[in-house]
Amino acid sequence: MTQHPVIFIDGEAGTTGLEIRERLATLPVRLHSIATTHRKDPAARQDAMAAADLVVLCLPDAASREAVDMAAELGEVAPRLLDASTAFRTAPGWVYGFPELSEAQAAAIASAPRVSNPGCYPTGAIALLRPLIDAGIMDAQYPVCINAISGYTGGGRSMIEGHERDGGPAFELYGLGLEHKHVPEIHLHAGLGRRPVFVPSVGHFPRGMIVSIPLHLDDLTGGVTVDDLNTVLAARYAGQDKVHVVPKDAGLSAEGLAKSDRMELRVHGSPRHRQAVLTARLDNLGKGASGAALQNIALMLGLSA
Ligand SMILES: NC(=O)C1=CN([C@@H]2O[C@H](COP(=O)(O)OP(=O)(O)OC[C@H]3O[C@@H](n4cnc5c(N)ncnc54)[C@H](OP(=O)(O)O)[C@@H]3O)[C@@H](O)[C@H]2O)C=CC1
Ligand SMILES: CC(=O)N[C@@H](CCC(=O)OP(=O)(O)O)C(=O)O
Repeated sequence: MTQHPVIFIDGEAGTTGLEIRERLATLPVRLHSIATTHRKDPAARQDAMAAADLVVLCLPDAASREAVDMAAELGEVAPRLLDASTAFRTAPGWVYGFPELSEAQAAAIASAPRVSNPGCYPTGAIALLRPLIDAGIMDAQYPVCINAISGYTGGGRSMIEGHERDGGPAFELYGLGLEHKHVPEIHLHAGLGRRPVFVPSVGHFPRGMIVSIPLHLDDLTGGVTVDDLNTVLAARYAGQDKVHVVPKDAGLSAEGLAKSDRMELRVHGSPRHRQAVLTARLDNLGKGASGAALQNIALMLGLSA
């Protein structure tokens, strides 16, 4: 009989953990769970880690760091790790779990002992920026500004309860101190030489996200046009299953890909004014979190998602 690989989700009862568990039903794997009453018991968690081929960490950053230490204590029987938190996304020794990042990335994820799952906003921002930097169209010193809106499920249990129990603001800017935890990850993996300005916002809808990046074409290299931007992105993601470059729309609803694990990229703009806006639309819980985790799990275990 075929032995299916064993997965333990540390933090299985949280928002991200539950979404990953649901998606695992589509893969030939065996889920190893611990009783809810023991879910924070270090000994029970370490035993579960020892029994697993792959541990998916769906914990707050501090708990994730502790879990990584606990796994390392297991020495030769230490499992491979996929971490959903922000803790290791720019850390040495970890492979960034965005398979579409470059031609080599999916193979790097497939063989890595430790993979960090990308943040929701960076997924959109990096997908739009990295191909332009790689193609030499955008200088690494370009002063990038990124706007984004997320559904309230991006804020985890406390924000979800706030919006669903008390009703939340229809639209709220936050992170205005410009220290959002996703900036280092975007800065590094997009290949930017200069720290981007990032202005996130949250709306009173559960899931969905748009990341948008306005550009002055005259500040890019080589007289680039709106159509050139589209050509570069379309070539970069041709044949990808989860990331698609699609025609521009007159408007764009953030909820258009709710409950999907795909991401849509668009190039909007005015050739006359030499200005463009790049957009990425995704579900913050889909390609922005658990959908990406499922892609990474499948790659790490040599399965097709
Ligand atoms: N793109 C991505 O990959 C995304 C990643 N995340 C990240 O995933 C992680 C979890 O976020 P989210 O699911 O939204 O958060 P939740 O608060 O919904 O879930 C976290 C879970 O971890 C449990 N937990 C907390 N501390 C411990 C501990 N020491 N040992 C065991 N379990 C513990 C919590 O239990 P209890 O509720 O009882 O405290 C809860 O069940 C965060 O790091 C977040 O940044 C989030 C969204 C997207
Ligand atoms: C609306 C909202 O609060 N969003 C979260 C990001 C959610 C996310 O996906 O980020 P991680 O994967 O890094 O947890 C925030 O801005 O902190």
